[in-house]
Amino acid sequence: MSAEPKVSIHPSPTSLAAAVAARLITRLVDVQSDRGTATVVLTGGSIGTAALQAVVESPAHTAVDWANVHFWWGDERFLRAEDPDRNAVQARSAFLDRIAVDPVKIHEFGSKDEFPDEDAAAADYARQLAEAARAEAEADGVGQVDPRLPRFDVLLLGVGPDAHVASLFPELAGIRTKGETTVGVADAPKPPPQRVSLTLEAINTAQEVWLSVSGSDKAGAVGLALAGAGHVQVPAAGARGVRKTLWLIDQDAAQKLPGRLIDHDDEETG
Ligand SMILES: O=C1O[C@H](COP(=O)(O)O)[C@@H](O)[C@H](O)[C@H]1O
Repeated sequence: MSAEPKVSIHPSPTSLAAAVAARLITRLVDVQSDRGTATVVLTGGSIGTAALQAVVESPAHTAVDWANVHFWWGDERFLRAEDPDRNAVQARSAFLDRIAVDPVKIHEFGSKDEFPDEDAAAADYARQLAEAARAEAEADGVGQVDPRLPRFDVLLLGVGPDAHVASLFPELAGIRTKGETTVGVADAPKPPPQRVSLTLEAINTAQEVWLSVSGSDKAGAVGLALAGAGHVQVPAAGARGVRKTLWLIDQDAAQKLPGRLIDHDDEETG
């Protein structure tokens, strides 16, 4: 089961980042009021990182019990642990180092300091995910979509100009991977070439998948994904949440949106 995409258009990258942040705070408060603990999957990239910064800057962020949020990542660049190009390093300085999180609940992908290659780091992340899923099932038996994965309450994604999501690039092996929750990527066209990523199957177990996109260089990718392109050619087209698939985009990224999806009277269309 997966949710049809809905689209929310914002005037600028700054208002987009603020909107993602406000929604994230609201979503986490809602989940925590139901279950106490919430799980979010973070993304790297420009808007993903700006949104995390906007969370910290929002006075409303204190409504979330951050010590009871688990953080995973959709992908990572396979680099040294403290390399500034790592998504986790960027998330730490924009966000995680500035709020009262529980370090035990921050689940970073392994780095070049710990693993010989991207495949080993991917296998380790799959093991960590499966262990968390087992613990979660024993603790409260929440309805998991896949027994190898914890319940992802919200999974954030950026989208590249080539329509890649996480580190799943058009036509490459990663986007075609089936039966695994994680994948090592040796040949990404965007530097660095070595990466680790959740697979599309794993992404699509999330309750809510939010794709945040800014800029006219990405308008083509957004247009193709929402026009129903195939996921091997246009990975972003395949990312869907179980109960919600939300595209949060700015006006520049909305330039090639299929006409049927443009409704300026409604906040969300789809
Ligand atoms: O390399 C990556 O790129 C995408 C998109 O980044 P952006 O800067 O173009 O917004 C990002 O979502 C992904 O996590 C990252 O590893």
